[in-house]
Amino acid sequence: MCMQGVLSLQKHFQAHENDILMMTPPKVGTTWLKAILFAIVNRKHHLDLQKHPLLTNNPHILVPYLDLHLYNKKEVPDLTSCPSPRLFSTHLPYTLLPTSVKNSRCKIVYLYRNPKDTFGVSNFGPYWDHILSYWKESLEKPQMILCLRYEELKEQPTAYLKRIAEFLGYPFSLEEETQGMINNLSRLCRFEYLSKLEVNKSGTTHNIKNESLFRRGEVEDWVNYLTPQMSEKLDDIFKEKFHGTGLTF
Ligand SMILES: Nc1ncnc2c1ncn2[C@@H]1O[C@H](COP(=O)(O)OS(=O)(=O)O)[C@@H](OP(=O)(O)O)[C@H]1O
Repeated sequence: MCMQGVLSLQKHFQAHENDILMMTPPKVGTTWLKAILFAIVNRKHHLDLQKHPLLTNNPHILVPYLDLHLYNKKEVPDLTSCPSPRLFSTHLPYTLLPTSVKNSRCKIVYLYRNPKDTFGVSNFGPYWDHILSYWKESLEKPQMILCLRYEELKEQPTAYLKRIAEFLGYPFSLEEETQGMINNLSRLCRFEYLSKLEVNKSGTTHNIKNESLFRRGEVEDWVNYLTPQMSEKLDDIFKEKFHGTGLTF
């Protein structure tokens, strides 16, 4: 984690009441959630899905990271001209968020995933502390923080799109529902669709190859990488860390 960027963010970022923030540990489906939130919030501006910005822009361009990429520079970014509602993303744990976010009424969507499918070195602290920091806050402030699990989203994308839209204060109307809008947006954001677009197969975003953001997008792909012993050891650690919290994977 770049502490300079984090400190600068904490000092300068002023949350707006209608900001929408999405928080994720790395590799849990950030790219997917960015696509979903952008599609939900901006749907009235992009009714023609053949011309949707997701067809020509990687989701990380449409929903910028707050911390590293904006605040790492010497100058503090000017966010005043960002269209409203502002959509931002960060990998920071709750404890490191700017006070202006914690004190505001802006909505936070948090996504997590079976740790065995994200197994790797993270710059954002231990995985369990990250999840627990948001999980605990979401229990206290359910109207402000919505915690979602990648596996649930994958199983019922349309139902979750509807739920996310309601949580954000952008519910789908009956008319939109009957016209198949939720299904259409859900399909637009699917791994199978986004990963085949030229914009996501080539090029880089923030020095990361776009194609690496779309690896396999499957639940329990860890079985192809971890031995049963490794898996059991991790299960034991997670049982201990999440004991009594109600969190399961
Ligand atoms: N649309 C969509 N639907 C479902 N899953 C998706 C989607 N887009 C990306 N992915 C999968 O998300 C994993 C990458 O995680 P992140 O996007 O959080 O990576 S990053 O932190 O932004 O680098 C990575 O998971 P794995 O393939 O299991 O490694 C991606 O394949």
